Amino acid sequence: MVRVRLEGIKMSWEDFQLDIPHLEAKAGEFLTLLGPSGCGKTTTLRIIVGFERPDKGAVYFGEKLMNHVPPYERNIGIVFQDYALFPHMNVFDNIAFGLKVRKIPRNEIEKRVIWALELVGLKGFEKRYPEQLSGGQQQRVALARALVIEPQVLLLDEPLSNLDAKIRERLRGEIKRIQRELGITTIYVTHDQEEAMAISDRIAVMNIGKVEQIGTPLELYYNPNTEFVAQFLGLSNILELRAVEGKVCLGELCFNVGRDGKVKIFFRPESVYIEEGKTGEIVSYELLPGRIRFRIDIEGTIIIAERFLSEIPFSIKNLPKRVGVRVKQFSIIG
Ligand SMILES: Nc1ncnc2c1ncn2[C@@H]1O[C@H](COP(=O)(O)OP(=O)(O)OP(=O)(O)O)[C@@H](O)[C@H]1O
Repeated sequence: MVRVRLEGIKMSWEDFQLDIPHLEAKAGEFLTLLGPSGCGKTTTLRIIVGFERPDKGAVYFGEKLMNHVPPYERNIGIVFQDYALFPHMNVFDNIAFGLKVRKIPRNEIEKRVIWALELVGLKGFEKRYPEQLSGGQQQRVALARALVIEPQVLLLDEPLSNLDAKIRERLRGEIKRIQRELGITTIYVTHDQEEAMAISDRIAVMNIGKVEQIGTPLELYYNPNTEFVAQFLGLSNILELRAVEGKVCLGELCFNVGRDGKVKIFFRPESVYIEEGKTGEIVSYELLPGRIRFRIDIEGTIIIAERFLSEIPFSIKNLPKRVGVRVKQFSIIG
């Protein structure tokens, strides 16, 4: 297990600057780089691999400076979005490739390939060719190939993007299980917030070449530092209000903020509770599987509330025009 650390990284092209003063994946940690297309996730991975040389800054594995270590000597397992298997080689040879290059003895190769195949649930598939495998199976082979060299770091760049939703969910669970089992330091790139929340120990949210916030999925979800992080991780309510004597109110809906002046109150739709009362007017609602999402107008501001159907004190067929609104968990942005 090794800690991966980036210090003072700067890299720029004509229309893009990557600027990461400090970022680290702790030893054995599953760290995800999450952000929209073009924010610099892949570039960051490429710097860690050594495919890209930053204009400034350093990459460390543990205490070892890696800047001048070539990619093939960094002992990294990589899985890409497009599997990148060798089409003319069967599954065994695809997985064995990295070991052959390293001149590992034949019987040792066989042992390790079988171990890797079992790890990814593909024992018995040794003789198949990539074209005889589903996308999900091909990605399992790619994962086995990355792990068979016993890398000190595992990097995955959008590995599930080409797969359909059901397989994506299953495979992400397996990636997590394998990562835990091996305790390997893992850096995962995705633009899918649900995937990031499900799989990561910590998430670094990136935006336009910078890390906006890093934290556990729950820290980021309920205590975002910026509006961007709030919105990127899911539906958000953000109210800009003026606090007087430590309190801000939107109509009857009040928050104790312990300071005065302008504040940005943030809360998730599921932190909003609906009860009998007159706080706001239901403008519209939407049925989701097992849940209901309301848009409620309070003094001209729309609040989104989401509850399980069993939690609201009235029947859907007989919704009142006005309801009481309470917010159980909120934070202040900025
Ligand atoms: N070799 C290069 N030359 C010039 N610009 C580049 C190069 N590589 C990347 N970029 C630019 O750097 C920016 C970040 O790209 P990067 O691939 O790291 O983003 P990303 O967050 O991984 O996006 P995506 O999710 O779309 O892959 C983009 O604006 C891209 O056009």
